[in-house]
Amino acid sequence: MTPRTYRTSTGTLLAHDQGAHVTQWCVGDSPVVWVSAQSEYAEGRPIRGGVPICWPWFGPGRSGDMQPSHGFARIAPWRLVGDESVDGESARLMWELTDQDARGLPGAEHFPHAFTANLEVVVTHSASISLTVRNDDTRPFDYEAALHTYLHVGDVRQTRLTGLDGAAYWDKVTQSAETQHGDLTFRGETDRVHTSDRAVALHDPVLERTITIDKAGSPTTVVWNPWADKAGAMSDFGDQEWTQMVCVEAAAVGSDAVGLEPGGEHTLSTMFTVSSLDES
Ligand SMILES: O=P(O)(O)OC[C@H]1O[C@H](O)[C@H](O)[C@@H](O)[C@@H]1O
Repeated sequence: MTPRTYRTSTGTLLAHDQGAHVTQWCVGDSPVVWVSAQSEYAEGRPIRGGVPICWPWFGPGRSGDMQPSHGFARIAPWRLVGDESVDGESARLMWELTDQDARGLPGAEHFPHAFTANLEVVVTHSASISLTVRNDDTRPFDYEAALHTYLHVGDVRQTRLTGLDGAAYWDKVTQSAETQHGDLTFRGETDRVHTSDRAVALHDPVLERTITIDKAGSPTTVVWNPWADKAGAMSDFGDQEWTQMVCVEAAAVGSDAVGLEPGGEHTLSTMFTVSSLDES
């Protein structure tokens, strides 16, 4: 699979049509998005890193037994639509996926509805990614969604995520309901589904930068790092790579899944801005 490559005055964007998947975004020469050196780039296989689109379910779904993990959108053949607009300072791309495109994909039979999904990426000095889903059916449907962004960090054990203080979360590692107190720091395997629609910021003293993550249409923020053992067990994850990534995902999952009436649409979006380290 060959990526589409766009260079602007502020950086570089790489994206694959499979999954409408941003696989790299660099500001200048510095990668903001992380992708594993071990990732497969094979038809029908998820890419490990970048910004996978999880849809119409997240992980094993609300029933706990859905396959493939994170739904079929991330392995689907999205179509680039409209004009790619690339000028000196910005790049804008839009992909589309309908129920017709998804027909026959593994798991598509579990979502038997007429839909149109669009994924828009706009890169300037910041990067924004928006997933809009429209219900083209005659009956209501609901779905889970996540923009499963893998962010590049110097050392996850030294990074700090602010903006979730007071948020309730489901801890998938300990299988318990918790509340975040203060900043989120990383001390072991982390897999948390926070009920929060607020912006967060990832402070990275090693790379001396802060990545601000704004979002809209997203009542859930998922934070994930597999840590050493889980990463070691994954064939598409280098043994030491877990130290250099963390996923901060704008999502709408579980009881915050999106419900759409016929003709209705919803947009889930996230925006990343990089600045020099903000110690606050
Ligand atoms: O291995 P994948 O299917 O890409 O999932 C990777 C991870 O995605 C999310 O962050 C989930 O919360 C995790 O439970 C899951 O392990």
